[in-house]
Amino acid sequence: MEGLAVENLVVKYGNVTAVRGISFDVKPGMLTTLLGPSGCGKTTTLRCIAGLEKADSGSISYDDTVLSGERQHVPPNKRQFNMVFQSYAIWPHMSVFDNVAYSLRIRKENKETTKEKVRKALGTVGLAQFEDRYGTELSGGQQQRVAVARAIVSSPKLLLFDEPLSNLDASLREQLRIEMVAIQRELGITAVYVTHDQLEAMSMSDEIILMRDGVIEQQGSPSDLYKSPTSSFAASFVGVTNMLTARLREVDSSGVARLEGDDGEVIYASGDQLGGVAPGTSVTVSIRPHDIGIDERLSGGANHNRWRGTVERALYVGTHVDAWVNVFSKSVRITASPQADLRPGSAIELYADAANVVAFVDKETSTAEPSEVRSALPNQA
Ligand SMILES: Nc1ncnc2c1ncn2[C@@H]1O[C@H](COP(=O)(O)OP(=O)(O)OP(=O)(O)O)[C@@H](O)[C@H]1O
Repeated sequence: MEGLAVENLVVKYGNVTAVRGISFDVKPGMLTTLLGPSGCGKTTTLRCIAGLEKADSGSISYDDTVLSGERQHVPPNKRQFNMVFQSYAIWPHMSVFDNVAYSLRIRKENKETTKEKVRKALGTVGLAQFEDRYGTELSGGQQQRVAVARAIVSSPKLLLFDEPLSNLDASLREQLRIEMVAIQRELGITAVYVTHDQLEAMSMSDEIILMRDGVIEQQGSPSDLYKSPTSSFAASFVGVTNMLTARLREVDSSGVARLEGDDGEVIYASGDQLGGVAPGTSVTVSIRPHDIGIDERLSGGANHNRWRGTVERALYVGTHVDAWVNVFSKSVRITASPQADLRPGSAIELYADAANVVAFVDKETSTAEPSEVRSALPNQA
């Protein structure tokens, strides 16, 4: 297989098992993100790929060559992988040029080729004018660009990013997010990116591997994870959602599931994840706030769900209004247009197509409190 293959990777630190037998592939030219909360094993996995950490079992291969295996451990400097760290890790006493040229000089690349490659890498990250500056004379964003130039200058097989934007302020983070993806796409470099920031993962990745407690919770494209979460953890980690509990009544021949909520209300949902699930089974329902319409004419589609409710509160945030509506004794979050008239206490009708209402049998359903709407409550927003 071309690209990176991680198989049954297990990593233990004393009696802590940080990674519990995960497997995944990274196809050539793709940017794959390991996403998850603190302590879920992302960095440990990345460090194993880099060769900085030894696995207890499992294997890591690139283009069918085993790099880490039962009797094999190719050292980091022999893997042709480069890493960009959160801390930039550039040498302050060296010029930008020397920082980027370092690995080429170690490899005894000739002077002219070194100059050409360093200048090209600095041009790619937008620092062509900065080659004589020292590390201490650069902003955080510029230092991270140097780190990226240093990582790409030797044309590695794989680029590894360990939370590279975490130390930057929000606007710089957004700018560098765009730049890094553009560089990765332009060079066609295969990349593995670690972050706990779902927005970063969603906007940058071809593929997201969502991790939790050392295992893979769900894997797929950003839109797969957003539109079709398979657990309440995935639904709430990637984006804002309304989650409620219900029971399956039936899935009709067109694939629409009829559910009964905790207050006896009927909810129509997509039956995509309910094949083979017995009627009466407890399911979790996830509905994104922007998939709930308040104007029947504008909401289009089938509008299987029509619920009457009362506006509890509305927060104007410029681009839209975040509002909470009491429906069947639950507080449901919606996203409405800034023009919407959503005075607290006013009656309102909500519409949602079954196709946008995701239902799944959740690992955590048994621990969920009845009539609970999680994740979208204002104090958690
Ligand atoms: N050197 C170590 N010694 C002991 N335990 C460790 C070590 N490194 C990591 N761990 C533990 O392994 C688990 C996974 O850690 P890891 O750093 O891979 O998680 P992470 O998802 O990258 O978290 P973060 O986003 O906070 O960096 C955690 O429980 C952590 O405490």
